Amino acid sequence: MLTGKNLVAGEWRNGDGTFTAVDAASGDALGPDFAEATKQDVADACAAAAEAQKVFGALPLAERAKFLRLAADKIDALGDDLTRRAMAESGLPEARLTGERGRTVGQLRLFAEEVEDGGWQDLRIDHADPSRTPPKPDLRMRKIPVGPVAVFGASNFPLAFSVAGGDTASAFAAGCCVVVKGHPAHPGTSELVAGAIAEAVSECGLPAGTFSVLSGTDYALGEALVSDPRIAAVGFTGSRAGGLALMKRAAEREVPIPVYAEMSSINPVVLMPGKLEQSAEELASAYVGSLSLGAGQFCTNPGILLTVESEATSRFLVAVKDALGAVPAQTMLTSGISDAYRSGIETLGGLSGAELVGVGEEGSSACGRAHVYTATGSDFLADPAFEQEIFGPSSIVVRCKDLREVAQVLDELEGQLTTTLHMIEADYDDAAKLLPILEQRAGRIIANAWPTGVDVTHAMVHGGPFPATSDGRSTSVGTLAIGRFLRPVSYQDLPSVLLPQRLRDDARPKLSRINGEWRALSDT
Ligand SMILES: NC(=O)C1=CN([C@@H]2O[C@H](COP(=O)(O)OP(=O)(O)OC[C@H]3O[C@@H](n4cnc5c(N)ncnc54)[C@H](O)[C@@H]3O)[C@@H](O)[C@H]2O)C=CC1
Ligand SMILES: O=C(O)CCC(=O)C(=O)O
Repeated sequence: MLTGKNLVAGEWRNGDGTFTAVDAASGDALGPDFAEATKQDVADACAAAAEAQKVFGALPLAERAKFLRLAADKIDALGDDLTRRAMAESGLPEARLTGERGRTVGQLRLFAEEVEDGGWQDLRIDHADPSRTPPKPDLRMRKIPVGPVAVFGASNFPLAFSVAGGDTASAFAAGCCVVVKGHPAHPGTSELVAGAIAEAVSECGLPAGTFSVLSGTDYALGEALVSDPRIAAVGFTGSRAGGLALMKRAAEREVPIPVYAEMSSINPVVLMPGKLEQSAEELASAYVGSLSLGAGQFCTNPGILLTVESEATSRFLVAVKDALGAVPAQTMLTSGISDAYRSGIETLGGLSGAELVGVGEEGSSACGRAHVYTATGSDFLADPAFEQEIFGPSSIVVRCKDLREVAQVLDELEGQLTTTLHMIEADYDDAAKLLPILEQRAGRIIANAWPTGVDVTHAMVHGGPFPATSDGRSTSVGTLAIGRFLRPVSYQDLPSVLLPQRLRDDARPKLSRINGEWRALSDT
C-alpha cells in the first residue's frame, strides 16, 4: 500500500536518496524505502502553498469546516492499517494508538465547529464620528490567516502531534495552507495520513498546494523549510536543541517569522502535607503510573515531585519503590531516544545528593527502564543539572525541609507546561500561597490529578513559559491554538461593498464588539 514517496502539492514524488523506517521493538527495517525530500521539493511545496493560500485563505468558513470534517473522515477510513503501521514504527501499544487516532479526528472535527462559530475572528466595529475633533474614522477589524505554515511532526505522538495533528488542524482552521516536515521515525504513518488529507483536498476542490508532506532525515530539510520566504509561521514539538535551532533560523531570515515550539518541561507535582499523610500509598501508585505511561515519552511527564520531609514521605518512597518493581520495561520510540534516556539517567544518578529510590523491570536495549531518584531540596537547589528534562520513564522526588523550601524550588524552576497540587481542604491555605508562583511557572495548573493526558477543549492551555514553549502566550492544544496563525487587519472608512462580508452593517455575526460593547446576535 505504501509508496515511500513524498506528497508535493498533490504529486507523489521520489526524492534524492532514501531512508529506512525501523520497527521500534525489533530494530528491523520496515519497507518500503522512503524518499528523502529535496530542497526542490521544499521550494515547490512552498510555492504551491503560497498560490493555494489565495484560495484556501479566502474560503467561506462553512467550506473550510467541511474540509476539516472530510479530512477527519478520511483518516478514520484508514482504519486498522494506520494503527498497525504506527504501532510498528513507534513501538506504542494498540490501545494508545487507537485512542490517539480518536483524538486526532476529534480535534479536526472540533476545529471544524470552531471555524463555523467564527468567534476567533474577533470582529470589532468602531463607528465613525465626523462631529468629533479630529473626526473619528470608521474602523472595522477581523483576524485573517498569516499565510502558509510549516509543521514539524513530533516523534512521540505519531498521529495527534504529527501530519494531521494539532498544529496542522489549527493552521487549517485559521485558513493557512500547511507544509509538513514528517518525522523520520514514522514515515509510513505519515504517508498514510498524507494520502487521506490529499484526498480531502482534492474532493473539496481545493488547490493541491493546500497541503504537502516532506519526510527526510537531514536537518537541512527542516532548515530549508523554515528559511523559505513563503512560509509565514512554524509549529514544532520536539527537543529543546531542535526547537532552538529552528527559532534561530527563523529569526535570521530576511523576513523573520514566529516559531511556536513546544520543547522541554519537567512538570512539577507538589504533594501537600495533609494529602500525603492521608494517601501516601495511593499517590505513590498513581505517580509511578503517570511517570511510566507510554514509556514516559510525554512532554507532560511528572519529572519532579516535591514533598516536605516527614514520616509520610518515607512511606511514600517505600510505596514508590514497590510500585516501580512491577513496571515492565517498554519499547521506546527510537534507538536515539532510548540512548538519550540511558545517558540522562546516568547523569542524574551521578549528581551530588542523588539517591536511587527504585527501578522498573529490565528489558531489551530498545526499552526504557523506569527509574526514580530522590534528593533533598538543598541538593536540588545547589545544582541546576537536576532540572534537565530526561525524556523517558524517570522522575526525581525532591524532599524539602518545609513548604518555604518547596516554594523556593518552584521559584527556581524554568518555565513548564504544567504544575500540579495534590491536596485536601486542610492544605488549601498553604496551596493558596503557592498558586501565584505556579501561575508564573506554567500554562496549566492541575489539582488532584496527574499531568499526562491533555484534553482537547476550548479552555485547554498546552503551553507555558520558555523552555516549555518558545512563546508562553499561546497553546498547541485546544481551539485557542488557532490564534497562533492569525493576524489582525483593520479596514478604515472602506465602502461597505468592499468590506469583508462579516464586517458589513447587514451581517449578523454571532458575536462582535461594536463601539467597545460586546454584542451577541440576539442584541443586534
Ligand atoms: N518535550 C517533548 O515534547 C519532546 C521532547 N523530545 C526530545 O527530543 C529528543 C529527540 O527526539 P525527536 O523527536 O527526534 O526530536 P528532535 O527535536 O530531534 O526532532 C524533531 C524534528 O525536528 C527536526 N530537527 C531537529 N533538530 C533540527 C535542526 N537543528 N534543524 C532542522 N531540523 C531539526 C528533526 O529532523 C525532526 O523532524 C528526545 O530524546 C527528547 O529528549 C522529543 C519529543 C517530544
Ligand atoms: O500528554 C499529552 O496528551 C500531550 C503531551 C505532549 O504534548 C507531548 O508529549 O508532546
